[in-house]
Amino acid sequence: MIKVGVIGATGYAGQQLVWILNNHKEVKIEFISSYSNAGENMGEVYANYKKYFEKKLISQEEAEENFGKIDVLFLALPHGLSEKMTKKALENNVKVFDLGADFRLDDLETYEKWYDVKHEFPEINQSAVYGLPELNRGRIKESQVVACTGCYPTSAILGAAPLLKNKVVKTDKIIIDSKSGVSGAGRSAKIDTIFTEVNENFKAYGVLKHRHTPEIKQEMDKLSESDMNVVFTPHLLPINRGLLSTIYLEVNEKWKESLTEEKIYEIYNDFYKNEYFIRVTENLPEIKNVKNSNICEIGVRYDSKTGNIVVISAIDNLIKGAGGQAVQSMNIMFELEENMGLEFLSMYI
Ligand SMILES: NC(=O)C1=CN([C@@H]2O[C@H](COP(=O)(O)OP(=O)(O)OC[C@H]3O[C@@H](n4cnc5c(N)ncnc54)[C@H](OP(=O)(O)O)[C@@H]3O)[C@@H](O)[C@H]2O)C=CC1
Ligand SMILES: CC(=O)N[C@@H](CCC(=O)OP(=O)(O)O)C(=O)O
Repeated sequence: MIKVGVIGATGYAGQQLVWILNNHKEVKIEFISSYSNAGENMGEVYANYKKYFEKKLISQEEAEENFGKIDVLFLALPHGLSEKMTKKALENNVKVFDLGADFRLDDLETYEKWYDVKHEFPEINQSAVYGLPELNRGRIKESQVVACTGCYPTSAILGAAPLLKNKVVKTDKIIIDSKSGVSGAGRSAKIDTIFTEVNENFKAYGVLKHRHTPEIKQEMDKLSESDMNVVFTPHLLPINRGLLSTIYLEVNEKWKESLTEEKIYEIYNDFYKNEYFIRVTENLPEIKNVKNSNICEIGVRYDSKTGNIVVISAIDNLIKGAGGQAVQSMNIMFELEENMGLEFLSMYI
């Protein structure tokens, strides 16, 4: 059994992760930890856990005392708070899966600029592996620290990867227009996410300055082997969970003569042919098709007259965008079936 601890278990991402881990047949949860609810049972914080998982939440200090008992530590904390915990975990020979952004950016100057936090452990950052299983499986297997991909970047990068890797599109501008359910903003109270602000509303936010822009660019640059110009605009949807990205690209001169929509589908189907969690679909992806699952659904349309390609990519932000993807990476690292513990029902409505 893999012995795990979860810090930040009471956040939206953390509680989803704990549910998945508790149903994983090769995992034993040694401890769960909370900042403001230490001493309470998980079922007291989230009533859906009552009867099924009544473990007591411990403080971060107690959690640290228990690092010797675990093989794996999951961190689901606000950004900037995972660095020190990761350092301590590594000193105890514990593998770390960070759901936050502390180790996602290769370049620390970029990280410090976009997150306004000084990185204290550059050497850990250097050794951390970007946790997008479909693109980085080999490195995840060998790593000590997995920097799990952010929710918006998961949908954007998976959506565009086949076209970028095969150098089918121009890279001077890619537009990613994404919409997320409100759970993406976490559980802590903020005016922007109260019912009356979100209900019957739809708005863009973080325009041209959202912190996921450099993360998306970093991985797209690697795929396309170029210096990409990424325009990323997130929007807040009046739903609890789910995230859909619409990605606008343009075919390049080399491919313009020969490209058809059928060919694009051939490229996608080939690129993702061995991927359990990617569903390339002729229908346009919808959030209801992926909600409560670890699936990323991708559909494409192409207009040969203008050369415009539109890719739609949908995920559940709390599962493929957070807890599910982290467990997928853990399964890879421990050489388990990649879908172990992740074969949930997808509830269409
Ligand atoms: N929500 C999502 O869709 C996704 C989230 N993530 C990432 O996961 C991480 C957690 O996000 P999310 O669950 O949404 O956020 P929440 O605000 O819902 O949860 C934050 C968690 O961190 C704990 N916490 C808050 N402040 C502190 C502190 N000062 N010291 C220690 N612990 C603290 C909270 O504890 P307590 O509840 O006890 O106060 C809670 O467990 C973030 O890095 C986020 O970017 C990644 C992908 C998707
Ligand atoms: C709707 C909403 O507010 N979403 C969050 C991003 C979700 C998230 O948790 O960020 P990571 O994927 O980097 O961990 C935001 O825009 O900041």
